[in-house]
Amino acid sequence: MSVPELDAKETEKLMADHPEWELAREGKAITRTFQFKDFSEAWGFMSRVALLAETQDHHPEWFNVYARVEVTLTTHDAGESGGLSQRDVTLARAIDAIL
Ligand SMILES: C[C@H](O)[C@H](O)[C@H]1CNC2=NC(N)=NC(=O)C2=N1
Repeated sequence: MSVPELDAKETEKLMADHPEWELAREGKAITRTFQFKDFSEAWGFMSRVALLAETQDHHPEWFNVYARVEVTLTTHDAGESGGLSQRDVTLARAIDAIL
C-alpha cells in the first residue's frame, strides 16, 4: 500500500520540531543516536519503542551496541522506493516522548 511522502514543507517542519534527528539517505530517512547509562537502560528503551512500533504498525531500522541505540525511521511503503511519511513523524514524536 503506497503511502504519501512528506513534501519539502512538511519535512522542514519535522526537522524543526525534532532538532535531535538528522536527515539521512538523501532526505528519505531521519536518524538519531541515543546514548544510555548501560545496556539495561538501552534495552528498556528499545522495548518501549518496539511496543510503539507494533501499536503504530510502523517499525524502526535500528542498531544497538551495549548502551548506544541508533534509530533510523523511513517508510518502506512510501513513494517509489521508500521515503519519509507522516508515519515517521508520528513515531519520531512518540520516541522523543519516551525520554
Ligand atoms: C503490512 C504492514 O502494515 C506494513 O508492512 C508496515 C509495517 N511496518 C512498516 N515500517 C516501516 N518503517 N515502513 C513501512 O512501510 C511499514 N509497513
